[in-house]
Amino acid sequence: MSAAEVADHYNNVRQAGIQDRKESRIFFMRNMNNWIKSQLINDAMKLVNENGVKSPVVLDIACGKGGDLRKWDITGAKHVVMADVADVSIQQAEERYKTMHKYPHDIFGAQFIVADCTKENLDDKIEIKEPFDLVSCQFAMHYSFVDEDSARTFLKNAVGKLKLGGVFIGTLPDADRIVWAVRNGTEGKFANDVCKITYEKVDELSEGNVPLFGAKFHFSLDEQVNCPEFLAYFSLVKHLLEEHDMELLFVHNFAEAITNWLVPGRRLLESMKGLETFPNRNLSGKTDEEYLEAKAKIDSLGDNVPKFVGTLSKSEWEAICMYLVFGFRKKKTTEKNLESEAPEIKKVTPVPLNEDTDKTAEKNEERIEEKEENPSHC
Ligand SMILES: C[S@@+](CC[C@H](N)C(=O)[O-])C[C@H]1O[C@@H](n2cnc3c(N)ncnc32)[C@H](O)[C@@H]1O
Repeated sequence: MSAAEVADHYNNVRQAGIQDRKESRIFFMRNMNNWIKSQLINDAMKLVNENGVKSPVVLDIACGKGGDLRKWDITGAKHVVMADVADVSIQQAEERYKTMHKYPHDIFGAQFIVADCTKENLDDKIEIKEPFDLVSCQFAMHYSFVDEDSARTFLKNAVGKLKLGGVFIGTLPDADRIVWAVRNGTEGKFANDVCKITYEKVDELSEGNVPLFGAKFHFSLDEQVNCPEFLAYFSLVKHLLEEHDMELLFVHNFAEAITNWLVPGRRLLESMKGLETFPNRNLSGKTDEEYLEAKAKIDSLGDNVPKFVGTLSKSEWEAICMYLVFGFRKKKTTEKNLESEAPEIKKVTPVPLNEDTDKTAEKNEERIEEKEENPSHC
């Protein structure tokens, strides 16, 4: 699978209309993914602010159609470089940027670059001379793990121009979790109502045989045609990034990240419609098994409490648990690295609805208009 084929795939992904997205079986999961990115960027900005930077220079590497442009606006970015191998996606990102309400006044500067970040030197194309304060790579880095050279080039492009103390954040499939799922499935396949994961070479799945690079799998969500992806073991990602003086700040499976962000990010999660109300007459999952946790939560609620919870169907939750979030920082000194802990998969936590709004919600969250036209996972 060459980067050109990846580009071809993403260039041809149809832009779903608002109505299509609302009717999608994974409507809430997509919104949840989008909320996770918002929370991650929010946390990264706190670290960037600690460096004394209020208006960061940002690189959004493998930015797709620019689904995070609004988030960059909210961070108060000074300049954002958006790079992707898919030219049509970059064109759409640039068009979106131009329709943003403040354009061309009072909005961050931006550069849109078409580049295969596994082969080309991005630095040759970047116009701004300042180093980056923040780099974001959402749902994309693993494509570069097709082979070692590609992964190394991609990571160099990602963090090579990051300033000392600068932050690198991202999301990617959790290789351990995926291998676990396909090993426990049938003939290298894991499937539920919303996602299907197939590991291509089943004989590689025996203990110790999954290669570090080129471990190809197919991940299809909501029956969308997918393009092949590659496992990126987090310990390997960490190792490769350490060669660029990057130190690990955190890594969490999505389940763990959601639990951590539920209190500070609850208001935003509700406004972004990241949870489905249970019970309701038009649930996206069609069997009782999809909502056993939510049902148990409802049954445990005392009297005089509204009998509604916010939840995700079991299948969406299983799919979301296939991903992790991470944050690294370029070392300022020779501080000792923080060690990553093995991510533990928690159960879906249904959230009682109609309670007082969380007071600690970030003021930025109120400003997000949830009209995102391209929520991830794309
Ligand atoms: C799942 S999409 C994520 C898009 C965006 N980051 C988001 O969160 O919505 C993966 C993106 O990675 C891009 N990509 C894959 N391989 C790439 C490469 N070699 N160089 C640059 N971009 C690449 C694809 O074109 C696609 O836009």
